[in-house]
Amino acid sequence: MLLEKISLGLIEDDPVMGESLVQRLEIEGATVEWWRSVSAARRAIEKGAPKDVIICDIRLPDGCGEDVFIGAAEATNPPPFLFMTGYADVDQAVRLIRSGAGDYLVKPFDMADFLDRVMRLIGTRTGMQQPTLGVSAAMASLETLLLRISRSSSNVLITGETGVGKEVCARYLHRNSAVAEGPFVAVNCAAIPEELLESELFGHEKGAFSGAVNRHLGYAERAKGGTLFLDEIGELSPRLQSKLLRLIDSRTFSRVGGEATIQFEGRLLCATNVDLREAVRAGRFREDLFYRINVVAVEVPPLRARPDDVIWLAEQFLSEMADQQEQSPAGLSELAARALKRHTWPGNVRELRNRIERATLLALGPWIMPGDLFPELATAGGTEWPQGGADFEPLDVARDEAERSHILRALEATGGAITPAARLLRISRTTMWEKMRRLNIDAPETERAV
Ligand SMILES: Nc1ncnc2c1ncn2[C@@H]1O[C@H](COP(=O)(O)OP(=O)(O)OP(=O)(O)O)[C@@H](O)[C@H]1O
Repeated sequence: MLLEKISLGLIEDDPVMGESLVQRLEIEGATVEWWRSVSAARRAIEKGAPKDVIICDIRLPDGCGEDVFIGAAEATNPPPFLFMTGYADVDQAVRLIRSGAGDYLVKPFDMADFLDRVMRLIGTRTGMQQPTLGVSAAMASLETLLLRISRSSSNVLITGETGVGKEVCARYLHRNSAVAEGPFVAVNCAAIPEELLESELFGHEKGAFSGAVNRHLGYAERAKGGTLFLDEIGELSPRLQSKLLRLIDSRTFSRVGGEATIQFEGRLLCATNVDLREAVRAGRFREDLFYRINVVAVEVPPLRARPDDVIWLAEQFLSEMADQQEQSPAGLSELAARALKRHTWPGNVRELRNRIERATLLALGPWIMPGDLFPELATAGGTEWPQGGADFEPLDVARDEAERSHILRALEATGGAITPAARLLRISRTTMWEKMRRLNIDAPETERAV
């Protein structure tokens, strides 16, 4: 349960709304005290046991939720408030946040969003839910989703570009699941040659093939009581796809060269960075297997889609590397942080980690500088570009192009007459001529004669 051992206060006068929130929060394991007015809430907060979060309506029959917040804020270590507001009161809610309230939601809201925000506020108060995967809104809700599905035993398919952190998410799910004490067995299906993969996955009996001198337990067997994580699942051959289908359907498998039926006693998580639906359409991946592994779908967004995570992740990697090295830079310079934010991260988090690792080893000064992170940009003459860099125009070329087309537009608007066009552009006629010469814009015949 997401909110086990959490104590919440709810201030809400609407009986239907109040009832449904209390019910939902209690399903998640929270203890909820519900007050229907400002005065009831004030009395209870003054006397009662401290709450982890107070969820508060703004308009109440005997006053305003703000009054409860102001009263509570005078106590030491006040709880964060999550205000629920209608559109008309958004300004007030924003003002309350600025004065330290916590968060607000606009009604009507989605229950998942509501729970997400409650969890985040609990995290800030108790330190229990420190972000693990990232600080962006996208990763915060991914964390909540993973926590929720970690309680079930459904098969999960994690998708996302290479290096986004699919395995990190799978480990997070495992750590929070009922089988957390068991092993986490990760298999990269693309890294093992096809002829070996079957016996690596399912094991083999002694004498199953030449070289099989002993019985060998495969990953499926070693994942007993834990999680079997199959990465790059799209790479499985048709033969292994059908063996995996059997493992899922009957929860059994056999070792290569063996007759015995062995129970699969783990949880299955799969990941892919290719479009499996497309692979199904192209006949490369079994449709029935796709639906079996994809009971719950989790998509990890690319790093460029969650820029808020970049500096947070960089700081994590820096402190991890500082722990491993005797001497390491003091941190990221402001310029380096800016360069990190500008980069588009085609290699996602893996690329970020590699760049930070290299920079901590190679930085000569006390602070990491942009050139330590992107040495390819610092090479003489700038002949080496980051990936995709060759398609980028230098700024001065882009600026000239923009200027040229804007001048042409002005000339078109004035039927080619230069003086009125210069006036439209708020520049002198001389500057206009200079620019036209530099930007290779032909003057209309009539104007040339002038
Ligand atoms: N949220 C995160 N926090 C810390 N490290 C991360 C995070 N996401 C990814 N990483 C790091 O980035 C690297 C790549 O992560 P991971 O192997 O999980 O990616 P992946 O999506 O499974 O990659 P692939 O598609 O190549 O299998 C690893 O070094 C991992 O530790």
